[in-house]
Amino acid sequence: MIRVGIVGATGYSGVELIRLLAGHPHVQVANLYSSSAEGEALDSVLPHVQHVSLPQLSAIDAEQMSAANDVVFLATPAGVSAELSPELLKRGARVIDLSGDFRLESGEVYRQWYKREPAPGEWLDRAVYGLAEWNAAQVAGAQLVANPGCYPTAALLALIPLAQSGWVNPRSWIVDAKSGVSGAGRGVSLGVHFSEINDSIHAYKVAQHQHTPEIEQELSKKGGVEHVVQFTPHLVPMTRGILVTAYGQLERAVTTDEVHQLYRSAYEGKPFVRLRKPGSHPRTKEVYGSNYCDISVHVDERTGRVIVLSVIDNMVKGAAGQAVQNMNLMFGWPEATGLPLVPLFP
Ligand SMILES: NC(=O)C1=CN([C@@H]2O[C@H](COP(=O)(O)OP(=O)(O)OC[C@H]3O[C@@H](n4cnc5c(N)ncnc54)[C@H](OP(=O)(O)O)[C@@H]3O)[C@@H](O)[C@H]2O)C=CC1
Ligand SMILES: CC(=O)N[C@@H](CCC(=O)OP(=O)(O)O)C(=O)O
Repeated sequence: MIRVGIVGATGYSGVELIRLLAGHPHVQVANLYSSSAEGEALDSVLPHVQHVSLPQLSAIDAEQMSAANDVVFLATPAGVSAELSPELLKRGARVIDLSGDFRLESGEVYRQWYKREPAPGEWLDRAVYGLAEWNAAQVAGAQLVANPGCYPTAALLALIPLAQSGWVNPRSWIVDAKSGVSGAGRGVSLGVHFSEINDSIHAYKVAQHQHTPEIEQELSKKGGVEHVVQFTPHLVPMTRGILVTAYGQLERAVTTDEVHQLYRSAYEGKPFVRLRKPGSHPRTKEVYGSNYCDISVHVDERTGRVIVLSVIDNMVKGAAGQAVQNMNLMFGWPEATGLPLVPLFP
C-alpha cells in the first residue's frame, strides 16, 4: 500500500479523489490537508463521506507532507501549487497537480492567461503533462505531473489523431465546449447561482479562456507544427459533464470511415477512450461518474469539414479520475486500477 495525501480535500476534485481512492487496492488515503478546516473531520464539512475511514484534516506543512506521503495530490485553486509544489519537490515528494499551474511550458504564457505569477521555470521544465493516453511513458518516470484541464482533456483526446495526420489545416480548429457547473468548483458566486443559470445557457471567456494555450501547446507538440484553436466554453445547467464539438477544415478529401480508422489505430488498447460508431452522438450521461472519454467522428463532404464529438465527466476524466490514472502509471500498476468501469446511468 502507498500513502496518499490530498490537499484541497474539501473541494469537488479533492473529494472526488477520495471517492475513487477509497476503492483502490494499493492505496491508503493517509493524509488530508486543508487551509480552512484544520483539525476537523471531513464529514463535518461533507457529510456524504461519513463512514468512510479517513484521517482528520491537517494543516499544510511541506516538511510533514513530504515525509508522510508517497504521493501528494493538489486539488487547489490556481496559484497554490506554483508555491507549494516546489517546496514538496525539493524534499523529494511526488506530486500530481490538478490545477493549471504546471501545464503551460512557458511562464510568460501562464502570466498572460492566468493573470498571476507562474511557478519557477526550473520546476515548470520538470513537469510532465499528464494526458495519460499520449504521455504514459513520461508520466511513469515523473516526479511532478501536471494533470490536464477538463476542457483540454476532452479537446485533445478528440483532436490529437487528426493533428498528427496532417489532413486538417492546423490553423482552422474551432472547439465549442459545454460544461456542467461542477467544473467551476464548490465556491459560491453569482456565476453559479441556481436561479441565474438554470433554464439557461451562455458562453463565457470568449477568446480569453485559460485553456486555449493549453490545447494549442499540446496539439502543436503532438502535431509537429503550430496549431491555432478558437475555443469557446459554455456553461450548461447540469452538474457534471463536458461535451466538445470540434471542427477542422480538411486539406484533403477523406471519408468518415477513414477518419474513424485513424482513431481506431490511435486509441487501440487505451482503456478509457471509447470510439463510438462513425456518425453517432455521444452524450455526457453515457460517461457520468466514469473515467471514459467517448469520441465519434463525422466528415461533412459538403463543407469539407471534419467534426469530432467527445464527452467526459469533468470531475473524473477531467480531474480526479485522470489523476488516479496518472498515479497508476507512476507506480507501475495497470492504468485502470481502482477506476470504475461502468458509468452511472441514467
Ligand atoms: N472541478 C473540475 O471539474 C475541475 C477542476 N480542476 C482544477 O482542480 C483544482 C480544484 O478545483 P475544484 O475542486 O473544482 O475547486 P474547489 O473550489 O471545489 O476546491 C478547491 C479547494 O482548495 C482548497 N484551497 C483554497 N484555497 C487554498 C489555499 N490558499 N491553499 C490551500 N488550499 C486551498 C480549499 O479547501 P480548504 O478550504 O479545505 O483548504 C478548496 O476546497 C482547480 O485548480 C481547478 O481548476 C481541473 C479540472 C476539472
Ligand atoms: C465550468 C467552469 O467554470 N469551468 C472552469 C474549468 C476549471 C479548470 O479546469 O481550470 P484550471 O485550468 O484552472 O484547472 C473554467 O472554465 O474556468
